Amino acid sequence: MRTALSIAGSDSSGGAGIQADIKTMTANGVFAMTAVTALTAQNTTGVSGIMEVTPAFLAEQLDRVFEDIFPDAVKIGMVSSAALIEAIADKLTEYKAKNIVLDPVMVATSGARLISEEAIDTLKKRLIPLAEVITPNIPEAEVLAGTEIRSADDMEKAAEQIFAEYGCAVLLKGGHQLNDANDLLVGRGVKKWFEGKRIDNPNTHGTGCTLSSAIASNLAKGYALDEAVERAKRYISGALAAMLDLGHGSGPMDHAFAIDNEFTAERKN
Ligand SMILES: Nc1ncnc2c1ncn2[C@@H]1O[C@H](COP(=O)(O)OP(=O)(O)O)[C@@H](O)[C@H]1O
Ligand SMILES: Cc1ncc(COP(=O)(O)OP(=O)(O)O)c(N)n1
Repeated sequence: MRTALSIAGSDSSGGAGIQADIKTMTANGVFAMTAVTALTAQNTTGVSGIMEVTPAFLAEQLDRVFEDIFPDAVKIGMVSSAALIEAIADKLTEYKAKNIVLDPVMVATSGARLISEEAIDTLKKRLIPLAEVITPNIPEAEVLAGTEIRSADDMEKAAEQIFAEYGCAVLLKGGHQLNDANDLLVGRGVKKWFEGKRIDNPNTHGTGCTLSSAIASNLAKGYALDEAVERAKRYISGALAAMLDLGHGSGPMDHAFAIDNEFTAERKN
């Protein structure tokens, strides 16, 4: 069975973070492992508290995973401090981790800041260059490219600039901000739009986590990057279209829709 590792924060409400990653990887027929960066106390209406693990304990979790079951892909989500980012970069380099998908999580849709200002610099210098692909939304891409994004044209310029500067492929997500759900992939020899029909569902908690862990699952299964993204887009569209409605705010998606369908069917031994 193919395996994937999620390095991310825990979301007590189960819609985003580590919990979304485990659900997504499992529904995609991949064995999920985790290294927790922080506990968050949150629900569908917001984040009330964050408790980070120590960098040494994060490194210890990574050691135990890599020395035993080497992951076929790694997804990185919420990492709130520079010291934690350093610990991850050191370990991923030491173990020569492959198929790294980095979601540069900065601010939750509910408005909570999930990374410190100073850590963004370390993310740029240490972690982004290790990634096969990064998956910023528009505000995150604006921070990475240092430009405003107001149109599809702006998305193309920003994605090309990020690819040129950091050397990793970029999937720039149009999702929350522009009217359609079209995402743009720019990488070595590839520039491709992935068109998504906007689904009229206010419950989008964890969409970024789900998309990035679906991409990591597909890379773990051996798909090329553009096919991995195509399949991940289909997965998230299905999870949104299932129209789960839980909680008092922006609720989570339904991963059960994928059980016994094309995503799990391809489990490889
Ligand atoms: N209402 C929606 N309908 C269809 N796809 C969506 C919708 N909202 C987000 N997406 C898709 O979900 C994925 C995650 O994007 P986004 O929600 O922008 O991430 P983030 O949670 O990081 O802000 C992208 O592929 C985006 O196009
Ligand atoms: C623990 C944790 N990690 C990440 C997020 C943000 O999730 P994401 O899917 O990027 O976006 P929204 O859920 O905010 O749409 C989180 N909330 N918690």
